[in-house]
Amino acid sequence: MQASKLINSLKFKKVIPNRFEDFSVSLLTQDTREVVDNSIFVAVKGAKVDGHTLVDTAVQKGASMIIAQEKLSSIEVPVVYVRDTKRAMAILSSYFYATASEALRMIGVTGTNGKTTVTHIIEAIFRAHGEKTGLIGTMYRKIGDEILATKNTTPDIITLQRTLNKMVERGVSTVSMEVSSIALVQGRVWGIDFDVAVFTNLTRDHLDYHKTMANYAHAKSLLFSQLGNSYTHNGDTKVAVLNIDDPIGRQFEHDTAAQVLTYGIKQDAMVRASNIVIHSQGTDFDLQLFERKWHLKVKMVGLFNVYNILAALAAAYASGLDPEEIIRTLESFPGVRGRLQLITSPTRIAAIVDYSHTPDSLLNALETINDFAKGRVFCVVGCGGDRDHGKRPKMAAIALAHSDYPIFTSDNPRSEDPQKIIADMLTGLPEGEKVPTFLKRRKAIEFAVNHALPGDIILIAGKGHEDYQIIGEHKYHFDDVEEAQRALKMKEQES
Ligand SMILES: CC(=O)N[C@H]1[C@@H](OP(=O)(O)OP(=O)(O)OC[C@H]2O[C@@H](n3ccc(=O)[nH]c3=O)[C@H](O)[C@@H]2O)O[C@H](CO)[C@@H](O)[C@@H]1O[C@H](C)C(=O)N[C@@H](C)C(=O)N[C@H](CCC(=O)O)C(=O)O
Ligand SMILES: Nc1ncnc2c1ncn2[C@@H]1O[C@H](COP(=O)(O)OP(=O)(O)OP(=O)(O)O)[C@@H](O)[C@H]1O
Ligand SMILES: N[C@H](CCC[C@H](N)C(=O)O)C(=O)O
Ligand SMILES: [Mg+2]
Repeated sequence: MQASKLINSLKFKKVIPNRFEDFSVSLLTQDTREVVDNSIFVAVKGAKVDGHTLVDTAVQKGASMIIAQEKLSSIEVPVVYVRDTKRAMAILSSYFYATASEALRMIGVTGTNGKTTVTHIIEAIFRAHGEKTGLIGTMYRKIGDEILATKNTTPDIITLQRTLNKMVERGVSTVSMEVSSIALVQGRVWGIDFDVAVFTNLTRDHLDYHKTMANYAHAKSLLFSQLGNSYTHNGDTKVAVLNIDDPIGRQFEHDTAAQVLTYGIKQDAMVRASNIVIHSQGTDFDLQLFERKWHLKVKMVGLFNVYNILAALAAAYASGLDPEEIIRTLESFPGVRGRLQLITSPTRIAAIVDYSHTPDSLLNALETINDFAKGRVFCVVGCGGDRDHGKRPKMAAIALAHSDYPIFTSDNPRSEDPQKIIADMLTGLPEGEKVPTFLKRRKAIEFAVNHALPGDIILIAGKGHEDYQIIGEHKYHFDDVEEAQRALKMKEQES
């Protein structure tokens, strides 16, 4: 696409110089590290860096045009001045990448917990239906079977539009994607044409960023208020899928113009589960979808996974799939890596690796394990650095109250002092209460395994699928599953 044509999509702008030599745009980017010849670089004022200070680097690397919101001095390439580069970036990328989301069935999932799980179940349902699928979320971006790395759960809008464009080119028809609250506030999904928007739940997280639960809820509501109610590309109507057991889900019904499909367990929802029986190998329940009923035996464990299953089923049903076909996939779905992932051993000590890094998810994971544990429950847990400090004492108190043997350690300390993070956690315990603490996560896992007896279960919480640990600026290889297997193997050899 020619630069002049692309920037025409911005109605209000000042181009300096007014006349410039047109060129074919090779890449649109907001990141100097991506710039190649004939790129357009959008200068964004971020929390850490101001992109306007990097325009010279962008030009040196080959940028042929800059989009800016602040006056730049002595720059060799044309500059397009706009009021807000973040908004311009959303508009330009939608146009440059051929409004890809309009050609796709887009299912967006938001909520504090369950996004990764629900998006994976949705992916499995549509794959079984014979479609090529796309997935965007915490673990990766996926185009069919091809896996692309990702920095954020919800990428920046340019990366997102570029990815969707590639998905269209490769024949994807349905995309399930996680939409984080932070992305919603930062406009990372501005202009994305969602067909179905799903809400899982809202509990405490990210208050370092949102400050109050009201702001956090408002951030999540944007997915529903921005959904609209127009017809989708294939003649479907837009649907908001809401968990009405959560009061915020009921509130979102007032925020959306789309048709609403409710799900839940406690409330009188359109998609509802009852008679739930949780065991160590799976969960059984009755499903009611309007007037129709089924009995399901799924492999995923836990009450919260029943919610995830209902959410995914509702999203697929809202997209017109046959319930019987959806149910077949639900019953065979094995679960997601790092979410209540069971590691067994001849020692008869089991480890469970789970991505519970919020108070609510830790409570859910422990309650689920307590439901079927025959022996004691150990809980190895830490809290991430540069993230909500307020959740630390809460997670510590939950680990103490709901496990027999809590052990505190490091998660991803990032730029913070790991000792200080553990000290923050300890403030959540009653006075005089002592818990073993280990700065090194490996030591904490080994300690748990060494003290466990046959029949005991060790929950290793907070890092799930992550195969790294971020300490300071460094990212080291670290994988809870590998660590648990290693420690269990050592124990097996000793006995
Ligand atoms: C605090 C926060 O949300 N930051 C996000 C935000 O960064 P920012 O706008 O502040 O960017 P910045 O680092 O100051 O840089 C400003 C500009 O300079 C550019 N730059 C920067 C350095 C350079 O060498 N060259 C360059 O061009 C950057 O590309 C950017 O355009 O926008 C970036 C692009 O979208 C994000 O990658 C970045 O996520 C950081 C890495 C992050 O840790 N975010 C977390 C808090 C987050 O967003 N998490 C949610 C998940 C939460 C959940 O699970 O609910 C997520 O969606 O990932
Ligand atoms: N519906 C749910 N309700 C409460 N807790 C859940 C739910 N689903 C999963 N969890 C818990 O939350 C953890 C994270 O699950 P998942 O990765 O699916 O959530 P997420 O919303 O994608 O998280 P993130 O914000 O980190 O991307 C799981 O390991 C489990 O302990
Ligand atoms: N999406 C979450 C993931 C947290 C995972 C946990 N292991 C941590 O590093 O805090 C976040 O970015 O806050
Ligand atoms: Mg996720």
